[in-house]
Amino acid sequence: MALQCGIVGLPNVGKSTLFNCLSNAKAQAANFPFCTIEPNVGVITVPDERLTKLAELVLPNRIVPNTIEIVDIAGLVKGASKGEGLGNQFLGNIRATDAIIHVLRCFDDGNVIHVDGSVDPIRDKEIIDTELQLKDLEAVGKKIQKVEKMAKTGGDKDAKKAYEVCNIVKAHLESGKSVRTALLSDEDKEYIDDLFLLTAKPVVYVCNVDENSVTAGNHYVDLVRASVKEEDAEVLIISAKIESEIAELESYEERQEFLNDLGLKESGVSQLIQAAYKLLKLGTYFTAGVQEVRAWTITMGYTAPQAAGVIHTDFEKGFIRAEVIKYDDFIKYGSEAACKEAGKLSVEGKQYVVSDGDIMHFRFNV
Ligand SMILES: Nc1ncnc2c1ncn2[C@@H]1O[C@H](COP(=O)(O)OP(=O)(O)OP(=O)(O)O)[C@@H](O)[C@H]1O
Ligand SMILES: [Mg+2]
Repeated sequence: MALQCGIVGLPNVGKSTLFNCLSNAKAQAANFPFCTIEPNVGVITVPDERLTKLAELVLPNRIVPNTIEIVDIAGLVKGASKGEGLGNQFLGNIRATDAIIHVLRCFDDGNVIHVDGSVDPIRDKEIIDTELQLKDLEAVGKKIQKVEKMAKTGGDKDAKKAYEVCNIVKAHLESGKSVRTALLSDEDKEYIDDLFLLTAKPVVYVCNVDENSVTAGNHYVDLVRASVKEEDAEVLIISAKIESEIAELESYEERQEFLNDLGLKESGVSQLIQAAYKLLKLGTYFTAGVQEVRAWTITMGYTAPQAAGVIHTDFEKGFIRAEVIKYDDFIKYGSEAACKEAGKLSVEGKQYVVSDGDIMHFRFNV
């Protein structure tokens, strides 16, 4: 269950530069449009200080953090939905992701080419949104065609409902809006889940700014903020250029000092990873043994057997019960044994819904 975030935007806005800082991989970043063609995939660890604190108490042989996959997708251009600039291939790369990191150029630099000749993040965002919306319209249109006859003639309730939802979505897209802002119930959404619509994916906007704007932002950032108000989406201010300088620094202390000098508490990269995690409605539970202290990714709302299934499907199938310690209790009492003695270890059954931060131990038979 490797969750994937795709980095999306116009050509030459700083996607690969950001990707490199995120993944420490060295994707080719250069000052010319369409530098990236094949998507670069990087596995990145999710920073979580709880894991560090648990490990300090347990002193395990290994510490294994959560990971997510980041994909650096090629720049999209006007007409991508019609196949322009390898558009179909790039849009296909986006379809495979679970969430979108939309990079907007918010820095002035006469030396960095802009494909449309000027810096204008709102126009840029609209170009990308429009292409994604057109592609979604195509998919929704196809589904409408498929279910129309059944919806209108037969008594097929599912077809009727699918037809209805698709038409709501179609009208919404036609008014120039992304599916994620449509008012749909969870039940409605099930009728379009199979389409993996691009504009239904959760999104975080990254304003890629110059080095002087990392703390306060700039007028481009203000414009972006105003334009996404309706979407209730997170807007992060990051300078890909500064991030790449941070990534060059060897030690933790050096990086911290660099951040302090800039007036930042945390690197943009680490903010972005955490934002992506929240965006995907993900949570973490831990297993803590002497062999290994490890973070596991769950979707919020998972029951104990589902959470066990993240480790191994056999754990889910043969689930008997789970022993649960709350994170704060573990830190307070210092060990599993001490928690048990203090009555802070609870035994939970199949219905238990896992909370973020739970320390779990599963009992199962296979
Ligand atoms: N915040 C910034 N300030 C100044 N220059 C930047 C900033 N971010 C990126 N750049 C520069 O912009 C250029 C393009 O960056 P990059 O290759 O990452 O773009 P891209 O979006 O991946 O492009 P493509 O779609 O063509 O693959 C590079 O020269 C990079 O150094
Ligand atoms: Mg690139």
